[in-house]
Amino acid sequence: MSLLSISYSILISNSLIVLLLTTIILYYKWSFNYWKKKKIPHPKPMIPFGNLLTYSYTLPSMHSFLKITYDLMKAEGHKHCGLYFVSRPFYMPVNPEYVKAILTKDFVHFADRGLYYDEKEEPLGAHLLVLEGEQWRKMRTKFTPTFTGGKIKLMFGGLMSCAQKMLEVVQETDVHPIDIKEICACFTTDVIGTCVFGINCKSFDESDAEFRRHGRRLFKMSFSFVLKIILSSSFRKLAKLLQVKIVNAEATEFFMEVVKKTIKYREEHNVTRNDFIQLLMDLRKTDKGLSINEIAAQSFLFFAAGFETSSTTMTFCIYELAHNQDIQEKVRKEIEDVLDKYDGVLTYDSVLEMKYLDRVIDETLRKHPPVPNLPRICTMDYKLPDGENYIEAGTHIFVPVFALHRDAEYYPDPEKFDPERFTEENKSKRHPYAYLPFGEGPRICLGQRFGQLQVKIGLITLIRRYCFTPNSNTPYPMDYDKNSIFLTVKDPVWINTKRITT
Ligand code: HEM
Repeated sequence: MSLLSISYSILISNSLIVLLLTTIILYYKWSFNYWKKKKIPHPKPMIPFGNLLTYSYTLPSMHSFLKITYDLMKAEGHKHCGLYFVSRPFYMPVNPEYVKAILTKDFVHFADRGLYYDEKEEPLGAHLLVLEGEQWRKMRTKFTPTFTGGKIKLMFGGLMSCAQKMLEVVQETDVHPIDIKEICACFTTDVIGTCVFGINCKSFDESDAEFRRHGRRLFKMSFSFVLKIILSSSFRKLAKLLQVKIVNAEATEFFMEVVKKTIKYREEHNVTRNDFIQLLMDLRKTDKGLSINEIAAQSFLFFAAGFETSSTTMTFCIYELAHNQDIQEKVRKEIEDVLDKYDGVLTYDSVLEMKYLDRVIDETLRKHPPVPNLPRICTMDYKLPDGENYIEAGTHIFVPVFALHRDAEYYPDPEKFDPERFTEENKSKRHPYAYLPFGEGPRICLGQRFGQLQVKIGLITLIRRYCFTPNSNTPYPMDYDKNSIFLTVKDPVWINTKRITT
């Protein structure tokens, strides 16, 4: 090759690089004009990550990124703001009235979460959490009766036997300290196994029990997994074209098999039990349109949505009680006082009487909401409550739950663990949309009552018998897992336990 042709090729490739870079820069400049044109306040974006690196040189966790933005926007007097994730515009309400409009008042514009799913490629992925429009509404109507107080009460026995197993394990090992995160994870896995699938998961007996293993795998968050969720939800058509899968293939096969085998066995042997699968099977008798895939997908969601959230709530609660001995003593005294009236036996009704415990759990969920942001997508152009600005159909939204829960205007001294924030009097003084651990509006958590009951039973069982204190290896404040979409802890949570002998 002659010198001339080499220089010629270098010139062409350099020109192409310059052209490509110019196109990228122009594309970003055009994209970054979006919120400015809409006259919606926003932090200054930067190429190539938009706002993601506005406050630090490393990619932050989603909840801390939204909290910093929320605090800045609120300090500047804004009620809402726009954001850029890479080049994609996102909207975030700051004022609770705007949050209320999105979640409840103007729900018709925001009925969907905008999360990616592909029913054909991944039947287990088409569950209530991601379903949209009419398909979601029909499914929600079908499944709502499954979660009534009466139906949940029937599962009390199953919950109690899991709690008893947990207590035996803590008593047997009697190791000091214990990893409370692992104990709570095994307990909630057993609960979901028993109450959803009617199966004894043996999470405590076998270190590699299948349900526990799949639970670990499903929630083992990595940066690439979170990025996959964000990108596939932002570019849904492309994700469908590329047949992106969210649920781990082995977990899909496992849950499908469990559901199919359970249904087949019960139908063939005429077995009925007090669990969710039974309720879904009963539903199938009246609703012939309900397919096995649909049942499997919802059961899978009950596992996915119920396991990590309830397990981390219990973990955070024990962790806070270990650091707040006066509160721990007070809640233990209430448990004993109430149970004295029931001859020391824990019953469904006795649980409902424990009002201070309710406040302790409410405060745990305030300080450490397991779901720190609520995603929504605008499905029809929407005029904002200020009457001036619009959000366009297709805009992704994040309701910043964690930031609202740590806002000193609603919760003075927000880092302090203080259950008194949840007395009826104090609650009535606060905007109701400043507290959203279970979300709000028609898409509020369907399993709230069941989740609260299992957390309460687990906590009562442990607090009655054990006194908890912090271990020197327990960090305070808590280090959250940066890679998780849930608010959760990455490492074991070591807590010292002392058996109560009375
Ligand atoms: C302490 C425990 C729990 C917490 C903190 C929690 C929190 C949440 C949150 C924040 C949402 C989204 C709500 C929204 O977008 O407005 C949600 C949705 C959901 N949760 Fe829970 N959850 C818990 C336990 C459970 C359990 C045990 C189950 C089932 C057994 C469950 C089933 C669901 C379902 C089915 C949805 C989707 C509802 C829909 O889109 O229609 N959750 N949960």
